[in-house]
Amino acid sequence: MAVRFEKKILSRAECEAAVREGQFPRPLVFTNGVFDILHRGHVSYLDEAAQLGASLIVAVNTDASVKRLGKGDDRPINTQEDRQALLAALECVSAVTVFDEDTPQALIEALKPDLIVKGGDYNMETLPETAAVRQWGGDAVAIPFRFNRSTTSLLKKVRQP
Ligand SMILES: Nc1ncnc2c1ncn2[C@@H]1O[C@H](COP(=O)(O)OP(=O)(O)OP(=O)(O)O)[C@@H](O)[C@H]1O
Ligand SMILES: O=P(O)(O)O[C@@H]1O[C@H]([C@H](O)CO)[C@@H](O)[C@H](O)[C@@H]1O
Repeated sequence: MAVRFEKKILSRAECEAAVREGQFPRPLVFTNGVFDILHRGHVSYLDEAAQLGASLIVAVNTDASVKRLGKGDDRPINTQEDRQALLAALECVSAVTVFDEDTPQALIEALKPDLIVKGGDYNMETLPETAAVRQWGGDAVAIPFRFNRSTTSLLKKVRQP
């Protein structure tokens, strides 16, 4: 018996090929992040993001990429494989993949999503990927927080003596 959501986890090459072959109904929504310890803020914004289109692809930073982000020497807590699995298990997520760069720009240019989404902690106008997606007529949206959660605050709570 297979774990059904595992088939949603695609390598970058598999994901790019699947999009090229039209396997994901459009409008295609794309989001990205570290998603180190999944929380209610993450899953809420992901479900809202999915409702903005017909498919939702989530790209997570590789462990090496996270290390360069400066979120903390001990980060990520969860490996890229585990972070991908938690996201793939979400009903609203169509596919999960990874990117190793500092930003998802190259992956976004390869997938050409119709909409890129972040949570409300971002101002999309400041992101280079916003200009990129608009070049092919797409758009960029930040979804306001419904729940004030963060991986960092959860880790702080767990580590309290
Ligand atoms: N409370 C929240 N509500 C909605 N979206 C969120 C929330 N926190 C983060 N996001 C979004 O989730 C995605 C992943 O962000 P990230 O993994 O940095 O979460 P985080 O909890 O802020 O983690 P960290 O504390 O390590 O920075 C991003 O698109 C971010 O905008
Ligand atoms: O989980 P985070 O910190 O929201 O993820 C980062 O998002 C950045 C954002 O998309 C602006 O480009 C991205 O550059 C970075 O690689 C992380 O995914």
